[in-house]
Amino acid sequence: MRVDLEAVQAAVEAVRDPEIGRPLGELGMVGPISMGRGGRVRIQLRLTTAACPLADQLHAAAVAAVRAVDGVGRVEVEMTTMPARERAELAEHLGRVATPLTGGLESGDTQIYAVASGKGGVGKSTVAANLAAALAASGKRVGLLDADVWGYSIPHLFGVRRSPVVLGELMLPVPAHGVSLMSIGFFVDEEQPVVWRGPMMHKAMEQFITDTYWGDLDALFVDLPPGTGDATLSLLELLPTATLLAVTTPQETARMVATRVARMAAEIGRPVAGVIENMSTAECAECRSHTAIFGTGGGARLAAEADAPLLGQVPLDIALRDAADRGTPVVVDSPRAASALELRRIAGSLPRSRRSLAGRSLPLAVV
Ligand SMILES: Nc1ncnc2c1ncn2[C@@H]1O[C@H](COP(=O)(O)OP(=O)(O)OP(=O)(O)O)[C@@H](O)[C@H]1O
Repeated sequence: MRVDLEAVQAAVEAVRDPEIGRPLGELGMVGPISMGRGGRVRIQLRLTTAACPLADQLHAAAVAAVRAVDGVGRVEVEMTTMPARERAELAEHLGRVATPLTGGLESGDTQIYAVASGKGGVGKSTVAANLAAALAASGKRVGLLDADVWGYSIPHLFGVRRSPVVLGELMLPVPAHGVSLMSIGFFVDEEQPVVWRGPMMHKAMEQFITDTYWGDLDALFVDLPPGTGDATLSLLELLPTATLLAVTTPQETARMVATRVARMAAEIGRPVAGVIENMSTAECAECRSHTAIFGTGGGARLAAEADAPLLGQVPLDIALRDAADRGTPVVVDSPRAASALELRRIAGSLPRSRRSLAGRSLPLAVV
């Protein structure tokens, strides 16, 4: 049986680059294809960089796509690297097809969720990471920007230990557990503190938003720094259509500082759209009991003060902490764990901001 060369070409060109999320054909990543006897096919893939971290994944996806064509037997893949000129052209093309603030995120249908907390340690990053992973697991295209510059933890929570690929002026987010990630943590030594002052951090965040190829996302989560400082304010300025989610524990002291976030948000005209209470009760699977280690009611009180819905109460759960320490969000690692069930439920009922024809945010609607 003769193999249809055009069908092979179409199959390999339709494979999506796992990092960029667009078809290889559009990205100019498919080289010459040749046929041999007995259905043998040889394809060439042109990687953006010789050290492409996802080369194996790409190889496997291309082989599977070509094998699915009628009559194809053995598939050989030659991996080469694009010359500098083609890389520059590709970067230019990507810059044109989706630049976050000017094209993709801001005017498109991307929901941007800025996750805030009054103080550190209440589980803001954990909640942001798990909501992102839960939405991605439900088939959505999701990004997560770690804007907690001085206390970044997203690379650790997703078990990522590599830098993003840089293409011309664009950085490609690092994919992990279905989520496209960007974090200052990808660029610095994990144990070194980031000693930046406000203007530097503002510049870095601007770059992470505009010089990152986020692609066409359904949702972007932004893990804000804790508190109501300059960093939080300037990030909210950079993301005028972001929907604010506030995380607190049930404890009165945590609720009190979280109230400051709600007040700040109201003052700048960006009210909190939803409250998530974390570490609500401690789950003991063996003894089948719940203990309110941090008390009760903080989430509900904050929601009432902020005039926002209480979106959920995530229990204090060893499964969550254990999965986080191993670099996997609990919604992926143990989706039936009590914390994962609640986080998945919250992810499915996040408020969506509606846009007017002028691109402005309209009042929120829970869908
Ligand atoms: N529901 C939970 N059950 C068990 N452990 C949790 C839970 N939520 C968070 N943790 C643990 O609490 C610690 C703090 O969480 P996390 O880093 O997400 O807080 P944060 O509010 O983002 O802090 P910071 O802003 O200071 O970075 C982590 O060790 C995390 O694994």
